Amino acid sequence: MPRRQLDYSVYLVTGREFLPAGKDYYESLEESLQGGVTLVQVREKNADTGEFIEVARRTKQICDKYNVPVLINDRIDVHLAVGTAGIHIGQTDCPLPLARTLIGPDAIIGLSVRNVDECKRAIEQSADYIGIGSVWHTSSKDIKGRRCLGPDGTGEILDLLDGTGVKAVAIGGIHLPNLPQLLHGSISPKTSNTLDGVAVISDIVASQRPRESASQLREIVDSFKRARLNLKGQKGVFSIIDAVDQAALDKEYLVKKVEGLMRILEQETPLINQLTNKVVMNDSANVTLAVGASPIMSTNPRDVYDLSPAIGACLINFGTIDDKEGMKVAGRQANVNRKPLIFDPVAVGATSFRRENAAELLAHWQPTIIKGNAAEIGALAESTEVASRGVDAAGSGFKDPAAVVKALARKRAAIIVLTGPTDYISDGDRVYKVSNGSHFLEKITGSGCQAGTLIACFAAASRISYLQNNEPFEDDSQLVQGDMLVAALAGILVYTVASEAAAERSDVKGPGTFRSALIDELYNLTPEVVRHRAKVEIL
Ligand SMILES: Cc1ncc(COP(=O)(O)OP(=O)(O)O)c(N)n1
Ligand SMILES: Cc1ncsc1CCOP(=O)(O)O
Repeated sequence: MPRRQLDYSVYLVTGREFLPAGKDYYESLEESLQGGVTLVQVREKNADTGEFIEVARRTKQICDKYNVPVLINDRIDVHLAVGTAGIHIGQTDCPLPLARTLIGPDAIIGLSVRNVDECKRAIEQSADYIGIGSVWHTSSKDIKGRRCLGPDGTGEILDLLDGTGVKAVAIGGIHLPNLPQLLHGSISPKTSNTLDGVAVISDIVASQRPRESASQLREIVDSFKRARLNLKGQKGVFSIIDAVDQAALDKEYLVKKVEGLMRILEQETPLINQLTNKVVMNDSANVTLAVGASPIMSTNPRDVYDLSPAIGACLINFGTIDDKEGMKVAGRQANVNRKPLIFDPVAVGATSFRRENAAELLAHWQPTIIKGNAAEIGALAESTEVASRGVDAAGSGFKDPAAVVKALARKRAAIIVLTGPTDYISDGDRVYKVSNGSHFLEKITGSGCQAGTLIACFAAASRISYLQNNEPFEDDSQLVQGDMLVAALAGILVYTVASEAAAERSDVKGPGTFRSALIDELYNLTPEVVRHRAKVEIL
């Protein structure tokens, strides 16, 4: 007989030592069950056996009222004494095969997994589920200096589980603000496998209002699962595929969408916060204004936190990496407020300092769109095909750029934009190739940075467009609402088409005059000119 199926959505791991002063454990437990906890693990690190059995017995009594199963942390004897649904064991606890013979075929066994090798062993040993962690730093457990997995490390492990029947929860440092980032950012790169739930201690146990804490977590997990279910059978997962899916494969349709976004920018003037480098700041602000959006260049952590609800999109360009704390807060808040987050990892492959900073930021928040030249995209994709030289890409690019952007989009669960003489944009399913542009773009500083800025402007417009036509978060499949693939295309197309128009002007004599003419052409650009000039191919 197959073992009982559990609902892992919001998995409470108990810890009486984390309760707020004066809060009773059983009262807190009952409130969290009322809030929507779906599974409970009794974890007693300091109790004697008799006390552990008593806590587990009373915990089970309360959970039974809500039809919520109970598992026991580490202790097979306590599980057997109380008759719970099963156990959770760690890598240094009783070996899983022995635990199985001791507790019989019907009980659930969960195993902690910290890396790919441990996951492979868990599958071989037929664990019912694995607890993947620690995702982030936590003060609830000493993780002995081990590297936190982050959402992408979690996703790599999830890839191995596809088709095995082994369920997975993530654990460690999970709280309401980082939950959307975790769920979306851990979608596995190869198989699009997802977490079955999240296990938390402090977010619920240390809360004064565990009912609310549990219900907020549950709401986010449920809506994520609902949306993933709706998406099953559809192809692309990172952009909106609506009734006109086939039309999205048509250049006419795409150009019409871009035109619509241009109008929205003019009408709505979204505020675009740009944490960008000192070299390009002024030009970036000017191109933002030229297309109808409004720039703000705030970097202070407190300021970006307060601004986040009001902005249309956030750009993080780490050309000079001066404001890492601000970048962390701005990106995290963009995720919390579900605003488009555009990441421009300038020269990421050039030094270990940059690689480490990019990894740190990417573990902290989930970008919506990542834009880079061949060297930058190559570094993120861990490809050796294109070398990096300062901020420029050395060499002509990849043999198969479409395959590179597609694979990286899947790995990062983000839209990828590869810039160069020809631009490639992918959501992991479709790839758009844009062949517009001017040789002058290589002769002015920060052209790539300005392209990133315009992508951020159009991402804001795309979100506005979505919200004008839909209920907020009607489709919860994405961290950010709106078609971000089209937004990225719009940013690239508008910038490169304007550059062509600027280069053709008789008053443009070189890079200096081109730079001013480019801003004028962006300002005067009409949807008709974009339509006329657009060289977009759908690969
Ligand atoms: C769901 C879940 N995942 C991981 C753990 C950690 O278990 P372990 O590695 O055995 O560490 P301790 O909890 O015993 O400190 C867990 N408890 N639950
Ligand atoms: C038990 C455990 N195992 C890995 S991290 C962790 C603690 C999780 O606690 P919190 O949810 O408070 O970070």
